[in-house]
Amino acid sequence: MPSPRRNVDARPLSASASSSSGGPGSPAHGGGGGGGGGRFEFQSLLSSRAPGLDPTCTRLRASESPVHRRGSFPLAGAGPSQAPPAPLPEEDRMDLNPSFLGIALRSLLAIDLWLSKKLGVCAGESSSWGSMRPLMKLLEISGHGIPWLLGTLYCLSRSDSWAGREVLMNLLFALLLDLLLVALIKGLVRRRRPAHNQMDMFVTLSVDKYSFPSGHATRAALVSRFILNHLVLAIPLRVLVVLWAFILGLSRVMLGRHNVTDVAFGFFLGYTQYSIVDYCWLSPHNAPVLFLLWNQQ
Ligand SMILES: CC(C)=CCC/C(C)=C/CC/C(C)=C/COP(=O)(O)O
Repeated sequence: MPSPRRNVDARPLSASASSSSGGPGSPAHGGGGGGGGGRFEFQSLLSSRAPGLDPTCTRLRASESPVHRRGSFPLAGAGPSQAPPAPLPEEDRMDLNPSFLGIALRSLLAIDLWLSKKLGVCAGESSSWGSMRPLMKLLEISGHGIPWLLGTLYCLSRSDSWAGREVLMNLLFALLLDLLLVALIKGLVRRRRPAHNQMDMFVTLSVDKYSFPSGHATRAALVSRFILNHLVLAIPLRVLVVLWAFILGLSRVMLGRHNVTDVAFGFFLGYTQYSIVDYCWLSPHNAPVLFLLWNQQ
């Protein structure tokens, strides 16, 4: 038999609880006197914690978790003198019952951190491949925004053909778009750089304290796709361009600057950015002002 106190608690909260002869909320329906009492208490506590919550949904969600199913047994068997255990807050219940996507993401993150730490062999001078660090830093400069911007501006100023100017103008647009998008995403995501990274990078922006996505990786993918599409190059040079992009991305993880996912997403973003640039291709037809302005200089 449920204790009188429990009946008093349950009655105003569940209409079915008022039925004393086998209704859905009655002790008999709950699978025995103690069980029914436990169920009443469970319902009443849930309802009182979240008044706007549909008790049916809450009960279903709670019962999906084996932890909660197990948790309800002591309550069902508890004697009248035992106080029922306090229910977990809603957020904790969610944690105990994570979705498949949640588990997959956490696993991916764990693999990412583990792999990035393993690959960070040039993170410091005393690291296992520490002697390669100067070479990695040279690669870092080859993918930095400043040389690419200054180089493009210089070539633009020296270009004497309309076709060359058009390509360079679009490369400039691509580089600026890349800086903007990377800064925006870094500022939104705010993922810290790996703990083993030494912050000794050549000229950075304030958002570059964050690591997702890798700006070098986006630039590498964007620029290499741009070059492959707009420069006529012999096959060995084309292979070299792709290799440069790949090694630059890898060097970010080896230097300890980034986790693998920062670089992988960076490649994806850079590749996509090229598609945007190609779609919005600037030409004397659709942006005459830009080209005339440049010509006057
Ligand atoms: C026009 C303008 C705002 C130029 C800024 C160029 C600049 C300082 C770019 C920063 C490049 C950089 C250090 C990116 C960080 O790359 P991660 O691969 O470490 O994300």
